[in-house]
Amino acid sequence: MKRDFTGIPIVDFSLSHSDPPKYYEQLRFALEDVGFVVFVNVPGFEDAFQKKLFARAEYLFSKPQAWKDALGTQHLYALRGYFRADDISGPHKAYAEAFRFGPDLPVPVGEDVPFWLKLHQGPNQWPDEEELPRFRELMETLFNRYHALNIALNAHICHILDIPEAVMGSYFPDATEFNSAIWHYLPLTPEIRAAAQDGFAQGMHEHRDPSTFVTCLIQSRPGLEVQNHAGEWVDVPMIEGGVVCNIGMQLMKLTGGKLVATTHRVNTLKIEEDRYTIPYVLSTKLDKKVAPLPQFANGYSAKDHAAPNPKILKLMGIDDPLERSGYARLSLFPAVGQRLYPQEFQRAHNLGLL
Ligand SMILES: O=C(O)CCC(=O)C(=O)O
Ligand SMILES: [Fe+2]
Repeated sequence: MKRDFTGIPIVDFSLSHSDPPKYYEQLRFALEDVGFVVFVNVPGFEDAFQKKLFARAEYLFSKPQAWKDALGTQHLYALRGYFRADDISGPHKAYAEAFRFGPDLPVPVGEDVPFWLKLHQGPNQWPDEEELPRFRELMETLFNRYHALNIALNAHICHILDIPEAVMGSYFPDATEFNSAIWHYLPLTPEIRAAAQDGFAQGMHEHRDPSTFVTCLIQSRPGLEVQNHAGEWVDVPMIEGGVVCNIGMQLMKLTGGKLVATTHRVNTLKIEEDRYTIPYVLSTKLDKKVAPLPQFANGYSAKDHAAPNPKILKLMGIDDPLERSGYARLSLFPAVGQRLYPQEFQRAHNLGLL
């Protein structure tokens, strides 16, 4: 049985050097039983740097709607650039807008490019340097720092799992690929409060990160909730200068459930003022199938925990890793996915993935 939790562990990243036994004891509980951790003292993620990023994010989203739409996701199948999730009706309406980034790869050409490849590849839509001075430079600095954090954290995870770093390394492409976004969660209004159901107003739907080993995120305010093994929602604390990291379903699968990917959501009922977040994921090889490593394949590691959402289970059951990656992205970004890929979205819906 997984040990349950009523709070998200806060772990001092500098202990990895100064007191490794203490660090690994805390990290083990966070990754095996909770699936989430808030790191403090991560090099490069000082509060002043994060505040600078959030100020730029605020400025970006304060631009006129037409300016933002000119950089909209509708211009590229790769889901890069700006979109809103609050201008639709139905179950995928969410009180948020976002700007998405990914690996800067050329648009794939050809008659029959599959949707998962179109969704993966394309250039980013950077705002004009004069309109948003040094924005790109700042974001690329952040991406480099996130990359360094992921490399360090992957080594720590290998230590916990007692596996060679090369085993984990074999899942990552030679050239670094990543996915990132800046989210702007709109503050609570009386109308949103009136429309809330079961204590929830949708900033982001409940999910487990479907295609990742680890997701890292910086946040300007609280609003993120994690489901514990009793099914209760637990707040992720807002720690200035902190970095939230969580386990994705692919790493859970690789470890036969030893590391747990927990369900989470963004609850607008908790968001009194505009909230900005910047998640980052170091991408694994799109075409590499993930199955439990032999030492975790006996089911012993899985331990009981709150059952995953059936939609996620269906998604993880798709055999072809490439198709799975495409559907994973549609399921994570339903508001824009249904506009860019209506047919595939409908198919995903029929398959019970959405
Ligand atoms: O923005 C947040 O707080 C959560 C983001 C998230 O869960 C994700 O990007 O998968
Ligand atoms: Fe997530």
